Amino acid sequence: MTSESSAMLRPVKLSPDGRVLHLLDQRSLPEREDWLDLDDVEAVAEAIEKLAVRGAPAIGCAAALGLVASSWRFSDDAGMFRESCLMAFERLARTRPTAVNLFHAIGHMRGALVECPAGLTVAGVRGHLHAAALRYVDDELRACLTMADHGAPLLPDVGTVLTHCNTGALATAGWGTALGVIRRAHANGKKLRVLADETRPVLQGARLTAWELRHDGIPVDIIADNMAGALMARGEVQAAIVGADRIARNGDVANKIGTYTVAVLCRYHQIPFYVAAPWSTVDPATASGAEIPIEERDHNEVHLHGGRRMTPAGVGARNPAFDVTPAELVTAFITERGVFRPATLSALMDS
Ligand SMILES: CSC[C@H]1O[C@H](OP(=O)(O)O)[C@H](O)[C@@H]1O
Repeated sequence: MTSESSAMLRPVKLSPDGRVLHLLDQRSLPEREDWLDLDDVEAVAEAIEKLAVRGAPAIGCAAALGLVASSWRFSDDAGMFRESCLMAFERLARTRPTAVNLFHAIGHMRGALVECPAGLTVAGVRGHLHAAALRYVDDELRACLTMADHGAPLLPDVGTVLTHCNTGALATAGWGTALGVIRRAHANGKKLRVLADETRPVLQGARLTAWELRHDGIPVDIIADNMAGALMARGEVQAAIVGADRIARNGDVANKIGTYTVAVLCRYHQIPFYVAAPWSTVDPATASGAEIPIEERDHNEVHLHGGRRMTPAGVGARNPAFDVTPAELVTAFITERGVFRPATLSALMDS
């Protein structure tokens, strides 16, 4: 880790000339900090599919910046250049189905392409796309910093906060969503410990959240995903805060598998359950959680642990990467536009 804390880490970056996308390869963490330098849409798509970059806002940023880096390989003929951009959008849209941020980012870039002033050279169009991608990433970072200000007062002055998966700088343009709220609360002097669900099968909590919090000097204990209920029953959890990959019109939330379990346990134990997400995760076009596509990932993510098969040959596995938490189980949504009860958030989507 460079001298700066992980809070200000930017896991998805574009070279100043726009020709190379730099991705911190999250598959190597916490043992190694390996960076990928990508300049081809297929390589960017595969990095998203293989979770080299992951986290709803981060994959949106990777798609936007990756389009710019890839575009230097496209034709200098204006018509063919635009066609290549559209094909790149289609390829990136096929990477992962659940996080709406990916499609929000692609829509932003498609809009920039359409709004390009007529008569621009390919270099001019590419420059327009470059500026649009940088604006997108900066807006996402600003959203994380602003939602942290809104959310921090909700956390206890002293206590333990449970979180699930990784929602930090690694999952975003920087700072984080749910973990960003925890960061701001800690910086404001709250005496918090974090309980981080390891989050099987990819271990985003054990590998990534722990890595970020250790670098920030925020106390963290890793727990297996099946321990949360017992610790809540002992009164050892004062709040839970998670991220989101898509928030439907009625306030249902798609997030990492296991989030629904945490939400039900919180309701049973009367523990506040917060969802922190930028507005780019809100999806009015999806009516409810039942319509959110849930990614089913490679079953070997369940069979293998550290590259070693843990299960007998010949047995099957299921691997839904996300689940849906009904809006009624959410205490409040924390966004850059403010803190909202589920019903209020839905009404805002109608406005
Ligand atoms: C800041 S939201 C991150 C969100 O994305 C994660 O999923 P994945 O690691 O598979 O991309 C998880 O759902 C997090 O809550």
